[in-house]
Amino acid sequence: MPPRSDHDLARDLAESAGALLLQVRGRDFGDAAARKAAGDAESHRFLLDRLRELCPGDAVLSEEGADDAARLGAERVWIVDPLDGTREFSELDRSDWAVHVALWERGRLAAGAVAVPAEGLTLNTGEATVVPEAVDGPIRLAVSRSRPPALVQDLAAGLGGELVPMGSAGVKAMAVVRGQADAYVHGGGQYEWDSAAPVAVASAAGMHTSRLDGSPLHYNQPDPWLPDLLICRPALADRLLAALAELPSAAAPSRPNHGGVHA
Ligand SMILES: Nc1ncnc2c1ncn2[C@@H]1O[C@H](COP(=O)(O)O)[C@@H](OP(=O)(O)O)[C@H]1O
Ligand SMILES: [Mg+2]
Repeated sequence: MPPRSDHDLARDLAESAGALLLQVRGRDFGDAAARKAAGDAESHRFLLDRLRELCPGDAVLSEEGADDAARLGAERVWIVDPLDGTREFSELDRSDWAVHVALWERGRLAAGAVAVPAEGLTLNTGEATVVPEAVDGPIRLAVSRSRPPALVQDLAAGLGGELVPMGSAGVKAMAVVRGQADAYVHGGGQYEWDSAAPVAVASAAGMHTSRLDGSPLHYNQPDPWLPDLLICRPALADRLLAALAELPSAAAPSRPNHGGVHA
C-alpha cells in the first residue's frame, strides 16, 4: 500500500476527531460549559496523540495546547483547531461546528482538511472540489452569528450585500467553497488555528484567500494572532478589497489577552 499523503492524513485526522466529537456531544452534561470543555479537551488529546504517533518529528500548534516555541524552528507544523465553533457544538440542534487540521511546511500551508461532523462532511486539499457556479443576486457574506464584526455589516451595507450568519470559521469558509455564500470576511480577532485549515482547503478549491488589506496570510508566526481574513470567489476579490480599503472599521485590532495557548 502506498504511504498515506499529508492530504489524506489531514482528512483522516479531522474525520476521526469529528466522529469522537459526535460521541462526546451525545453524552449527558450538566451544562453547556461542561460539554464545550469536554469537546475541546478530548478532540485535542486525540489529535495530539495521533500526530505524535504518526508524525513524531513534526511540531503541533493547537488552540488547546501549550505553545512550544520549538515549532518556530521546525520544518513541518500541524496547526489544529480541535473544535471550532465551540458555542454551536454545545447547542444540540446546530451543525455549524468543525474540526480543523492543517499542515504548514517550510513557509506555506501544504495540506489541510475541515470536517463538519454533524453534516457528515469533510473537505480537504487532496481532492478537487468543484465550486458551484455563482448565483445572480446580492453578494452573500458569511458572518459570525454570535459576534458579527461591524466591518462586515458596513461592507454589506456599502455593497448592497446580504449577511449569512453561522458559527465556526471552518463552516463559513466551507460555505464559500460549497457555493452557499460568496465570501467570508472576518475582522476583529482570530488565531492561526481558526483559519489555517479553512484557508488551505479554500485555496486548493481555487478561492481567493488573503488578509483584509490583500496581503498574504502567514502561518507559524511567533505570535499566532491573525485577526482578519478574506476568503471569496476569485472574481469578487478586487471589488471586495477595494470596498474594504474604504472602510475605517476594517483597521486591524490589537491583540487581547488570550487564555487558550499557554506560552
Ligand atoms: N474577535 C475575536 N477574537 C478572537 N477569536 C475570535 C474572534 N471572533 C471569532 N473568533 C474565533 O473564530 C472562530 C469562529 O468564530 P465565529 O463562530 O464567531 O465566527 C471561533 O473559534 P473557536 O470556536 O475555536 O473558539 C472564535 O473563537
Ligand atoms: Mg476556532
